[in-house]
Amino acid sequence: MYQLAPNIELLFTEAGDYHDRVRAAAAAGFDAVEMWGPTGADAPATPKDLPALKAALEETGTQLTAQLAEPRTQFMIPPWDHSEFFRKLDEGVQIAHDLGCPRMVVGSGTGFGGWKRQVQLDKLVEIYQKAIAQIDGSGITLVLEPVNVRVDHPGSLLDRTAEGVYVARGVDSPYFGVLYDIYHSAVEGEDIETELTNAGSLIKYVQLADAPGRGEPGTGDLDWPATLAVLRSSGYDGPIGLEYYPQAASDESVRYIRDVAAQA
Ligand SMILES: O=C(O)C(=O)CO
Repeated sequence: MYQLAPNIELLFTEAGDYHDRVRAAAAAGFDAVEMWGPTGADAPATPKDLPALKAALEETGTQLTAQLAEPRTQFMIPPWDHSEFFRKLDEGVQIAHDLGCPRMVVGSGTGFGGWKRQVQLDKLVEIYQKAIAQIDGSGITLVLEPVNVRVDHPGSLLDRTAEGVYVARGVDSPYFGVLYDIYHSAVEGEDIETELTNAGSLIKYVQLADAPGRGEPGTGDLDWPATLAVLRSSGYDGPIGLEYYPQAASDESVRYIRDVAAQA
């Protein structure tokens, strides 16, 4: 049985503010949620009401499993000047601590100015070794997310799971791993079993959506019982973020994947 964490940017939006989405997720029987950064999908320029969010998490006993190291622009490391990224990293860690969140999601950005791919991957290793040193002692794990470039993130550097694994091996820290997003991987045409076997214990968080379309499981082509069985046999037993754009009402959209996850 996997712990599922609805993404409150995309699910339970019917409830209103982020803190009410936490309450709605808890009322629907979830004990975990995930979110993007201190700003969110609703109003990218406006900070979330973090005290209200914290109160809702505590009142309902809900675990925040992951947050993006935002603002969202910082999920994308700029090509040249990385100082803003490192500054935001400290802010993100502070927020994660306040909200009791153990993981922060980080990305590659669009790469580093036309160098050979291998050089750019090694640059990512260097940046994240520095990031891990900077947040040493915080207890927060950074999870690096390869994202698909075919549909959602054209121009991003890191689109292959195996390259995320390469970077994680290079960073070589128990507080650094890969976020394996089943949707992004499927859109990239990857074979889940091959990727998970290669990644082993470096997968430190998982998200899902069906493909194509990025809706809830059951709206696309993926075989969910088989997919979660492969995930289970890879050894991953952590939470799974439900990061999809629901096509049905939120509480209906979760039904099928909950059934599958309960048996996985
Ligand atoms: O922005 C995206 O597509 C993500 O998957 C973030 O987690």
